[in-house]
This record gives sequence, structure tokens and C-alpha cells, in this order.
Amino acid sequence: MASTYKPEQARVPPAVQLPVPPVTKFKIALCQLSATDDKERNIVHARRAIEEAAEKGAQLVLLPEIWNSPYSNDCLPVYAEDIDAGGDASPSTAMLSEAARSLQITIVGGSIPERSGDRLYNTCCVFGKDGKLKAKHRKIHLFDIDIPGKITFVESKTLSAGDNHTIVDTDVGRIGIGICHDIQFQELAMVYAARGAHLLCYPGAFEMTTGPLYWELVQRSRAADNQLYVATCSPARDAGAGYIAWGHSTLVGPFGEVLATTEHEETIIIAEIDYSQIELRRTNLPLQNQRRGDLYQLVDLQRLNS
Ligand SMILES: NC(=O)CCC(=O)C(=O)O
Repeated sequence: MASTYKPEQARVPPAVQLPVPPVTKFKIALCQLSATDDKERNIVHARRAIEEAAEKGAQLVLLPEIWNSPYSNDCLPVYAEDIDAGGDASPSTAMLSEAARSLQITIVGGSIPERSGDRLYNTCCVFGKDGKLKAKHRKIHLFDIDIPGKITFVESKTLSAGDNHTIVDTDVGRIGIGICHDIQFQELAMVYAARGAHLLCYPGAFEMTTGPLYWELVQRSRAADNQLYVATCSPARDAGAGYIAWGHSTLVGPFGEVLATTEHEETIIIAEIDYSQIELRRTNLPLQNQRRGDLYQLVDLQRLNS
């Protein structure tokens, strides 16, 4: 018997329409940077890379996860900054704000360790062209892993988890933010898609076991499942570090296609985003209308409670 299901019968609110972005085509820069134990050097180094990216035409710059500090449970408390206090209490975000304003670009500022009261978070700040802080995302899913003989890392020893998802309207479209391990949770990406995101940005430091296994796979999955753009930015690899990053920062399009990527050395990837490709993909294959809300549903608790 033919199905009688109609999408409008689903009990959850329908996905919002994709908002019209302020620009359709623009350049994004993925700054795959090295992070040393010298915080001042890391800040100056990131500032230079952002400037170079802007000179090459990037309107959006994405930095890596934990770019101002070595990524270790010993270092995170020492390098942490009080972002809400700002100024001298947060030289890293002061630099990002100044760079965004003077270069007239949007910056998704990777992540830095944040101190807030007696807690520490892994936090990404987004700055607009006016230098104002537009959003702050605290990593929701902390990276606790134990594969004996390969990788043992317990981020939750030091950090607390954030409790909110973060979606932000910018001069380069509506952006959903996640940090590294957040990318493994498809529900977060689905919530962002349901809220009209054009692009998901994930600063991320996958490592030498998980990187080759599924770093590219999860990026392509989040993009293809949700028919939107996904951008990731890793630290460059330092083979002598305690935590060795995989690298391979990447831009994926709404067909799940890799548009730009790299190996593990320091580099700045410049690539073009064209949001008209999202509409095209969704017209070609209208997954949103084909979804069976009578059989399964995504419940966005944050939205329902607001
Ligand atoms: N820094 C991280 O969150 C790493 C995440 C990772 O490697 C994963 O498999 O997830």
C-alpha cells in the first residue's frame, strides 16, 4: 500500500528556510599553524597568518583548536585566559578582535583554553568585521579516549564541557560552531542545519590514530548528510609534542566533496565557498522533504526551551 505520510504531519517544527546570506561567494582561509610553548610568539604568529590570509582575499579566517598553547592537560590551566574580562586578561582574543577590525574580516578564532571562575573550557570566539565578539562556543563533547598502546587522553581531567550549541549570523553567512570532538556528534550538525546554517566550522586537532581513521570521513559525512559546507582547521604537526596533531585542515562542499585540503605542515589554505551550491544540492536531492518525521525526529531541546 502506498505511504500516506506527508512531511507537514511531523510534530516537530519544520526546518527554518535557508536564510539569504550577505554574500554568496567568498574566500575562506584555513590557517594550519604550529603552536609552541611561547604564548606571545603564538599570538604574533597567528596575527601574521591572519594578515596574510586577508591579503590573499579571505573574508573569513578559521584558526586551529588550541593555537595559543601546547595541547596538554598540564599546559591548558597555565595558558588559560579570562575571555569575559578581556583586555590584558585575554591577549589572544584581544589580538583576534583587533585583527578582525583592522582587516575588516570575520574570524572564527580556533580555540583557546578559557578560565571562567574555577572552571576551564576549550573555547572558540567568533569576531565580526567591527571587532566585536559575536559568539563564544565552549567545546561540548570533551575528548576522552583510551586505545592502549596508541592514544590515551582525558581532556575532562582538566576541562569542563560547554552546555550550549552556537550558531551565529556573520557577514559571510550563518555559521554553526563545533570544536574537534564535537564533529563526531551528528545531532549537533543536524541542529545547526535545522537552524539554517550555511557553513559549519570545526577547529580540530585529531591525532595520529583517529586522524587517519576518520577525520576526513566525519567531515564529509556532516557535509553530505546536511547538504552544507564544512570547514576544519588543525594545528600543524609537531612530531616532538606530547599530543601530535594529524593536520589535514579541509574544506568540504554540500555534495560531501573535498574542495581543498593539505598535509600536516604549516600552511594557509585559501578556498572559495559558493553558497548557491547548497540550494542546488537541496533541489537535486531534497533530503529535508524526504525525511520521515513520523518514524524518527530530531528534538532541539535548546530551541524548545527558549
Ligand atoms: N581534540 C579532539 O577533540 C580530538 C578528537 C578526535 O580525535 C576524535 O576522534 O574525535
